[in-house]
Amino acid sequence: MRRRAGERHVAGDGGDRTGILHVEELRKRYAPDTPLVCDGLSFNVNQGEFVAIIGPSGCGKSTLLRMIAGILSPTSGDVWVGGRRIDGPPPEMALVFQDYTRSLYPWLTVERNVRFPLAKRRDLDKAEKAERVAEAIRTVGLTGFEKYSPGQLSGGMQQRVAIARALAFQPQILLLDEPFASVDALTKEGLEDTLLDVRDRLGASGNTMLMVTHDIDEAIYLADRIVVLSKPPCVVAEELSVDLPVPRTQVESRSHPEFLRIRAYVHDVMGLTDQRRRTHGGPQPSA
Ligand SMILES: Nc1ncnc2c1ncn2[C@@H]1O[C@H](COP(=O)(O)OP(=O)(O)OP(=O)(O)O)[C@@H](O)[C@H]1O
Repeated sequence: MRRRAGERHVAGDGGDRTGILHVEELRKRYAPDTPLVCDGLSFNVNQGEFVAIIGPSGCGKSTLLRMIAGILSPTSGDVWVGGRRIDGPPPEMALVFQDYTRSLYPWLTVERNVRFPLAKRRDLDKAEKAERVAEAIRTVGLTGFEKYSPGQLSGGMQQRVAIARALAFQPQILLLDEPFASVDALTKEGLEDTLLDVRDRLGASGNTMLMVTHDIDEAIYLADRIVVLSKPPCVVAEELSVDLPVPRTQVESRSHPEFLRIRAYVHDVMGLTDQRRRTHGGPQPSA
């Protein structure tokens, strides 16, 4: 469902389990004597959509993404991928972490790092794997650096390698956990545009992308839709569609009236989430 900024979301309003990704009433408590982190998160992601998840620091964004990736079990609730309920990491997904230094193998070249997840793919022959690796490296603009090791690259280039590795796998769903939080502002803009280029190149039939970020402007610039989480224990406070003209560019898009309107609205939502819960009688945190 697409909403314009200003239309209120009713958390847990059902959804289509047969879509590419459906998150259903996810709750998470890390240990019995600790507070709830997520308190009944529900939303859908459509094929080919770019959805950004934002929310206050510590509200549970990474926890949510790890449950969706199947590497963390929810306390209750389900994640459905392509109509199947998952109980572990689904083969359709790849995950890019914030910390590229821990996600790359420092002793492998760029090429070998990108090829690594394809090693066990028996459905691809050697030439197909080589083509995928070359294409992914080309997509992130690292052609010519194939034989470099990660330590010989800048931080932004290393994160490009991590993205290329995920792309070479050709996941139906690409999960990104604050992927640009560890790089400088200019590098970050370049990496954001790399993601938009990937989307432009692959079109609507390409990857579905779900990205956690704490950067509201980045979410608006990149996403088709934004899911705003509340303070912990988090619920879906709002879902907003982002109808910015395409192609999006750093200067024009960020000064577009629609960008500024959504930006002001999201700031408002994030500051007033708890008051909204009380005022509108929305979902209350469970004990
Ligand atoms: N492995 C864990 N064991 C226990 N508690 C955890 C664990 N991981 C996260 N938490 C707790 O869950 C809550 C949400 O953490 P999470 O990292 O999901 O939030 P976040 O929104 O991604 O944070 P940030 O915006 O600061 O990156 C925090 O209170 C955190 O302490």
